[in-house]
Amino acid sequence: MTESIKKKRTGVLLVNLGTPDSPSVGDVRSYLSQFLNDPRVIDIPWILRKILVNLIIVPFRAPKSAKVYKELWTEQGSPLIIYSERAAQLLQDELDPSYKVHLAMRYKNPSIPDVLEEMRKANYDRIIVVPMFPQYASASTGSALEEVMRVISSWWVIPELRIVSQYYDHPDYIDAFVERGSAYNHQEYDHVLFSYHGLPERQVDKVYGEGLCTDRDCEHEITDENKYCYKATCYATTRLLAQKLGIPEDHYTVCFQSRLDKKWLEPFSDKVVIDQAKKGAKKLLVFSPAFTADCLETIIEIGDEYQELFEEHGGDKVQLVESLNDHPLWIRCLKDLVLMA
Ligand SMILES: C=CC1=C(C)c2cc3[nH]c(cc4nc(cc5[nH]c(cc1n2)c(C)c5CCC(=O)O)C(CCC(=O)O)=C4C)c(C)c3C=C
Ligand SMILES: [Fe+2]
Ligand SMILES: [Fe+2]
Repeated sequence: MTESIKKKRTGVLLVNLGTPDSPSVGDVRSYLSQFLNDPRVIDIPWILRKILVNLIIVPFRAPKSAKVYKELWTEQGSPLIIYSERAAQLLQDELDPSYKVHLAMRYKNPSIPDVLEEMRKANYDRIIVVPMFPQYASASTGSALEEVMRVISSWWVIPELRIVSQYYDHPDYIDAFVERGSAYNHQEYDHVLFSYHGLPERQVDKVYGEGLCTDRDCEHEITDENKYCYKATCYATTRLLAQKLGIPEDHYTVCFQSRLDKKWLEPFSDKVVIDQAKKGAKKLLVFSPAFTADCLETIIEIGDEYQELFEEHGGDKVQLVESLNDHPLWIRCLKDLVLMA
């Protein structure tokens, strides 16, 4: 092979959010502390963040979250890691040997600095970074990419670098969730929820130079102005899914879960679950398209907590649609993102 047609050796870095090292209170405390001290996650002045996170949220939340993580934990570990590792391995199997797939977590392990150090030593011609978050949010994608760039910017040799920042409308991502959803007949459910991870409204507004998200029509259209607005991309993903699944507009609701305080994106998923039960709904089908791997937010929050809430208010069944995990179309989506980067 001549030098000119030699394939570029490419390191692919998949990044997911991360999970505690174990469900012990100490490890959950350490995870929450790293996560919530991130200025892209709790975006308030440094001193207020230190007081709020280290003296209030983490001490109170860690023991409660640890209990929940104990319920979630399997013999192999946390589902988020297990599914992300599986996806990374399947992607590796799909790519030719000039590509090497690595997996890192934004918080805890395997950490971005440790994995990037392995990648630095491998001396790749180029590195492609693919966050496992289809919709851009500064608290997820932005934070992962900032950390990657922080580490790489200190290297003496900086290889060719490609970054994927979002893919909320990628046809394979959409079709993967459509296939997951097709395992259930939505007509047998009283209502369908598309429940996305929540965000403070303030963080959503920050993607705009001027004005607020509520000044725009983010629930109905994507434009050059709002294409990085998390709310706009969540609604865009939903429109594509609902259209392909044939779910009429009056049969579904877009909602946002896991809020830390009141000024987060609305409607809140738990309130929608209660309202549906009060209206007499007995069966709900819930998609959670912001998560590409099942995790605490899907398995416990939707699968267990919303189930309990729904029953308490007269409903019967909250059916969670499994996340993408190791779905072949999800792997095809990742492959396409890598090849097109
Ligand atoms: C879509 C991706 C995510 C965004 C955006 C996001 C923003 C965000 N999250 C918190 C607070 C918490 N999130 C927690 C868990 C969690 N969050 C995501 C993804 C996004 N978060 C995932 C995949 C998970 C599950 C991790 C797992 O181990 O399974 C938690 C920890 C759990 C708990 O104690 O309840 C917190 C806390 C904020 C504040 C935020 C944006 C401002
Ligand atoms: Fe979160
Ligand atoms: Fe918006």
